[in-house]
Amino acid sequence: MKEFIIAPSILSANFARLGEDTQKVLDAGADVVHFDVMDNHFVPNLTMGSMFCKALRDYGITAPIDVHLMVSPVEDLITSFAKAGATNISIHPEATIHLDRSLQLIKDQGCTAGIVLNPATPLDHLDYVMDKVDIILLMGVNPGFGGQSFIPTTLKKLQQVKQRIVESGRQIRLEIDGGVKVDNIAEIARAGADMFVAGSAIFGQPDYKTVIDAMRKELAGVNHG
Ligand SMILES: O=C(CO)[C@H](O)[C@H](O)COP(=O)(O)O
Repeated sequence: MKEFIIAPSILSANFARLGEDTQKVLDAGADVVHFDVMDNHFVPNLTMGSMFCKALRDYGITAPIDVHLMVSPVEDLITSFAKAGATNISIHPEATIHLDRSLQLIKDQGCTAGIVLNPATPLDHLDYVMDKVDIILLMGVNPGFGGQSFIPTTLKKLQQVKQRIVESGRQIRLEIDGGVKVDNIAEIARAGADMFVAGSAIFGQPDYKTVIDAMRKELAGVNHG
């Protein structure tokens, strides 16, 4: 398992040139494409459906696509995103009545499965699904928009989830999404995160490689336990 993964959120990419901009950020050194799906119901914003994911695959994007479903209900979209070329699909426990079944559906569709916890969502949701998840994604902001500030209490939550992952004995990625920047990525990594979603910090700069290199430089000083 690669030590640290950088996953730019294409929520902040140039939507008019999505294929080109996605390839550009991968060429700049990103590992994974983070793909935010919002329905203006579960969260107050509206973004991309599965046809955008398929369009990226058709364009020639071969990197893993990490789909974050901020939608309710989730099950129909799990199936359509799996068919459209998603690698991982992550869902919020509040968005499904049957969390275990929805996670199993993701696996049955041939994808890895993630659970996403909002800043105020308790860790109890992890209790009976640790054996079904490949990724635990903690939101560092309230979902819906890029460009928000990282909520500091997320650091303690990361430490608590990291402890649970260690105790589970499973290889589960601890992903963080929201407010990740060059100047806080090391602190977030020290709290336990090993997969970093960053939207505005990367796409807001003209040279993506400079930002990604700076993030990797910060991470190089962190001992990933
Ligand atoms: O899921 C998201 C918002 O719901 C975005 O991925 C997240 O906010 C990343 O954007 P930024 O790095 O600009 O904070």
